[in-house]
Amino acid sequence: MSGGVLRLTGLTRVHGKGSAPALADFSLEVPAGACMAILGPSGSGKSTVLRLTAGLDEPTAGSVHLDGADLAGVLPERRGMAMVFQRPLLFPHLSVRDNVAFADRVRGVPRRTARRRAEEFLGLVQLDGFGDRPARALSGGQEQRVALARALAAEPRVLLLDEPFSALDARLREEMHELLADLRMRLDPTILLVTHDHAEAGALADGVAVLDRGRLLQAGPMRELYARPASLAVSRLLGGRTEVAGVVRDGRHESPLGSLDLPTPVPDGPAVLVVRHEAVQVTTAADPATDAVGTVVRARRRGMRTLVTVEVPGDGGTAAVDAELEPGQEVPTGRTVGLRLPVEGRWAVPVDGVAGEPVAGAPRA
Ligand SMILES: Nc1ncnc2c1ncn2[C@@H]1O[C@H](COP(=O)(O)OP(=O)(O)OP(=O)(O)O)[C@@H](O)[C@H]1O
Repeated sequence: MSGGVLRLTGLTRVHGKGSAPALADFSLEVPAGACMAILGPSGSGKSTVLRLTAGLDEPTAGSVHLDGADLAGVLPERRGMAMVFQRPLLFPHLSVRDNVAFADRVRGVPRRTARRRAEEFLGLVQLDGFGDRPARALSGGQEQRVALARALAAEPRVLLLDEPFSALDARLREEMHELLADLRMRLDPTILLVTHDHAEAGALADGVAVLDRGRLLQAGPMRELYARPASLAVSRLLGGRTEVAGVVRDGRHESPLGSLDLPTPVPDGPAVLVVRHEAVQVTTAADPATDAVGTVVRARRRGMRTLVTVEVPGDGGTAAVDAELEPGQEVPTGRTVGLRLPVEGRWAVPVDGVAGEPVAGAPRA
């Protein structure tokens, strides 16, 4: 099995006359063997992208190409794709083995061969020995592994994953992430992964396409979108927390935090400084390398780490900066601290007065 090149061009889906499009003019190219995440809030059109790609729904406009071939009018089962949904949709009365063998049986593969192949794919998802069990006797995590094995048994060139791990608890989800990474190394399918969890997208995907209200806001490598979001909406959907209003003049952002240089040039004008909380270092007020001095006003635990909010008074107001402390680092509220804001962790999003809307000429991936 090896992945194909998936090209979506101008995909649009309007459900009813006069209603806002579920998806509008969506274009994306996914290289062979790459995993692209589609990230967005509920109702933003993520599942619509998958359904149109799979042929489960017809686009109002636009096209789907796989390895250069236009798939218009091609039935879902003939597209070389397989889909895994949030709920595994197994046949409860069939054995695990026969659930996985189902696609082969439908294709006319003899029962014995189909069952042997099913066992191979059950092995790949680490369910050796589960073949005889009825599907209804599985845990949620096991069911999702069977659904994955069934999808892989169809030897798809493109694997479509629609929030496949979101119903699982945190530990199982992490196990499934490891399994998927392992499967990618062995089988190399092209993957479109729908998720509303930026951490999941970061853990699994090479690239991400961010959707909001049916429109593509930005697409590109994960790291690039974290470092250079084109709008506040993208920054927020990727978990960005710090936003400091100001203005860019001569390549520097000016705000209550002072005049800060930026990693690459941004057009002059009103712009919001965004700083990833992972990049900020909290030091002492006396630290000579500090970029700003402020007071810790809030601290909350997130797993092993603590996230603090530091208020920095400056010209024209106060800026609030979130920072993730080093493991084991403790800073009580009320303390005056220094902040280092590494230049690679800064970015300025030009705004035209409407929060989240990029202006013409704003950098895009
Ligand atoms: N069959 C349909 N008829 C009418 N509207 C629909 C239909 N299917 C989807 N929509 C609308 O299209 C928009 C996009 O839906 P879609 O399921 O693609 O969103 P999503 O991003 O996958 O959401 P979620 O994360 O909640 O699953 C939504 O506003 C939805 O209500």
